[in-house]
Amino acid sequence: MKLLVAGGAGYIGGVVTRLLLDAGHEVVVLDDLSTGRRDSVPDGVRFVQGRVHDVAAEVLDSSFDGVLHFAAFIEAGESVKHPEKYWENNLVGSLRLLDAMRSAGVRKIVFSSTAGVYGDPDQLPIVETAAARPPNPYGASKLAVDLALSGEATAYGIAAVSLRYFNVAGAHRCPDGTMVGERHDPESHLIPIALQVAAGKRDGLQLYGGDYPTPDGTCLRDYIHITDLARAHLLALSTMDCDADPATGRLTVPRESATGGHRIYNLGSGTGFSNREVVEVTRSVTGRPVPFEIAPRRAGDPASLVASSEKARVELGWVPQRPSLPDIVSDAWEFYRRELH
Ligand SMILES: NC(=O)c1ccc[n+]([C@@H]2O[C@H](COP(=O)([O-])OP(=O)(O)OC[C@H]3O[C@@H](n4cnc5c(N)ncnc54)[C@H](O)[C@@H]3O)[C@@H](O)[C@H]2O)c1
Ligand SMILES: O=c1ccn([C@@H]2O[C@H](COP(=O)(O)OP(=O)(O)O[C@H]3O[C@H](CO)[C@@H](O)[C@H](O)[C@H]3O)[C@@H](O)[C@H]2O)c(=O)[nH]1
Repeated sequence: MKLLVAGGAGYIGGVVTRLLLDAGHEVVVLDDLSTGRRDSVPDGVRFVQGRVHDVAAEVLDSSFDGVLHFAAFIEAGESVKHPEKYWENNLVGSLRLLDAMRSAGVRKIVFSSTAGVYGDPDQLPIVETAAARPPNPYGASKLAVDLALSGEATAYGIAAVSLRYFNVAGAHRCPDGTMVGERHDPESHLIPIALQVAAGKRDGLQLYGGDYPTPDGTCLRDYIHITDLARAHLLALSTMDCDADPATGRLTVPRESATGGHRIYNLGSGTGFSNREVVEVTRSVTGRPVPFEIAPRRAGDPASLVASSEKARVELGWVPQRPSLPDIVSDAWEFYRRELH
């Protein structure tokens, strides 16, 4: 397939791009480098620097089979302080991307949704039919795109898959032995920050909140290995199909018989780890001290997010190969040490 990867210079988009290339697909990356890096895009891939908002319409044409859409701002905490930034980038950008796809007759999209749409769930693990109560504008902007995709699939018969990632971590090992990992700058995520402390680059870290209704009072999250997460995108693509007007290649009318539709899958390992446990695992994997203190809660953080990925297992055949947190942290640590030298 010929695929546009929007946000392909980022952490997850960069790894998915590599897997797509390994599988023989043709990839064009569109990224404005607002948080991504040019050197995350593998050699030999056409790279277009620009925002999805306007540049997707210039890049897409009917030769494309589909789009993988990673382009977004991703920090829940920041979104509470600057909600407008998240609505404008995440929702408006996605709507413009859908407009561009419609005009070009591109009929498949895999979208990076998030566990952040659920808020505090009524029960764990979280299934896709659980109520969505986003606790921050970031999650709300992603839920709005999920809803827009449902409408687009109903009206125009496109095939859309929303993958709701839980907490993505670790580093991907490429066939040539190189590793691709998380390089957000500034870094806000727990595991890379804990590794920076272990490496002596920070004196310590703060754990936001010690009074959550969890066994040790710190938040519970479900960590999924980047390689497992990336594989799910290829599986999703392989299950997508939709009808098109053979004359124009475009879907411009509602089509009852379309084989597309919008599907949603939770992607996690199915085990919750508290923030304190993440620090303990980091200590044990690195063999270094990781001092921390309990700080006030971060606004917009739900207490516990743990996935049921049963639907992805049954319908996509997706089974995480490296679900253990020590393995995930160990791969992230190996990548981090290589980056340092
Ligand atoms: N990292 C996680 O744990 C996690 C969990 C759930 C969902 N997600 C989602 O996965 C996707 C990728 O996350 P990531 O961790 O790789 O983040 P990232 O910041 O590394 O990647 C996002 C990429 O999108 C680009 N971008 C942002 N806005 C753009 C725009 N308007 N036009 C073009 N490019 C734009 C950035 O430059 C960056 O390269 C995001 O949509 C995020 O919401 C991530
Ligand atoms: O210095 C830090 C950084 C984080 N945390 C806590 O660690 C947990 C995990 O936080 P973080 O690593 O920032 O990830 P999340 O806020 O859970 O969000 C990630 O995971 C979500 C899915 O669950 C995605 O939607 C987001 O894009 C992605 O950033 C939360 O309880 C944070 O409060 C700390 O205590 N101290």
